[in-house]
Amino acid sequence: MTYPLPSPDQPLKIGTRGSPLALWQAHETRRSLMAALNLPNEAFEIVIIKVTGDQILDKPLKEIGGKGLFTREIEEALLAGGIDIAVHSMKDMPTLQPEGLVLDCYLPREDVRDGFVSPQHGGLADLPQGAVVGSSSLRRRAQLALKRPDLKLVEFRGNVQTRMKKLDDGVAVATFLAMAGLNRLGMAHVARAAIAPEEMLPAVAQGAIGIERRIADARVEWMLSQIHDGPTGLRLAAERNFLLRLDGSCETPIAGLALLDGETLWLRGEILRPDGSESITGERRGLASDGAAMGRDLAEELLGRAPEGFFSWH
Ligand SMILES: NCc1[nH]cc(CCC(=O)O)c1CC(=O)O
Repeated sequence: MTYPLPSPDQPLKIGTRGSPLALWQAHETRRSLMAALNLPNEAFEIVIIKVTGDQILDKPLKEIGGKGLFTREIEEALLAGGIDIAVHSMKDMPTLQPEGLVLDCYLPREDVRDGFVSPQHGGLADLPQGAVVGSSSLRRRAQLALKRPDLKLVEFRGNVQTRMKKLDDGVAVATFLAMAGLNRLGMAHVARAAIAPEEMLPAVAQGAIGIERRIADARVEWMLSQIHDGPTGLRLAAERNFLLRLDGSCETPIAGLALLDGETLWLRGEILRPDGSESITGERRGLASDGAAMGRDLAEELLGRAPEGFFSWH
């Protein structure tokens, strides 16, 4: 079966948010498809879609509420045919997609670690007692509170530039940003240190870009199969099934990371009380092809070990 390829007359429409990082990811997807299918730039069109999460910047995400604040409008455009594929940061993606859509194509994963960003301090251990740290990620806030109960946490939202401005203005002395985003934007220098997963386990799917499509679109399915990164797929299957079984999202204090060593997959997971007063961790090792079952199994173990009331987000 051969499919008609996109062309300057009939370009493939790539839907994305308008943030600098989202645009970089959409362009990277275009570059991958151009190389894999030997097509010119003009065979693709990048379509920017406004999403709720980008329009409300003065509230913590958990107050705006609802899942898919960064994805709903994009998925609606995909279902309606206004775009042909949608590019996402997998870390922000709900574990389940709407009826009719599939999200199983991933580009090679970037650095999974969190970066420590501070004008004055070299690392977490250098922060003085009671220092003010900015983060709006429930996971990072809980992990920090567990490690350093003395720190004062303040909400910090917005893109890299607005967060750096807040540090300059003295709203906080340090913050955390995914190394993946900083690397992609050529801003790795703002991170004073990359934090080892042993010290701060990253969010599920951190550093991975996913490309969503309509389930019935066999042509796009074939095109995406030409750029899919298998190892990233195996790792995300384990991590996202862990998150799914915990009924978690990017707005729950859950961390998870799978690493591959040949055929062996090593999955680590962590669930925390939102206030950081307690953390439960566990791990699994097994065949890479069993990642989804390992993710579910690890989630069940941690659920079984969690005391009553641990999951206050439920
Ligand atoms: N929730 C926001 C978000 N979604 C993806 C990234 C970074 C890039 C990635 O992890 O792929 C970020 C910013 C951050 O956490 O610093």
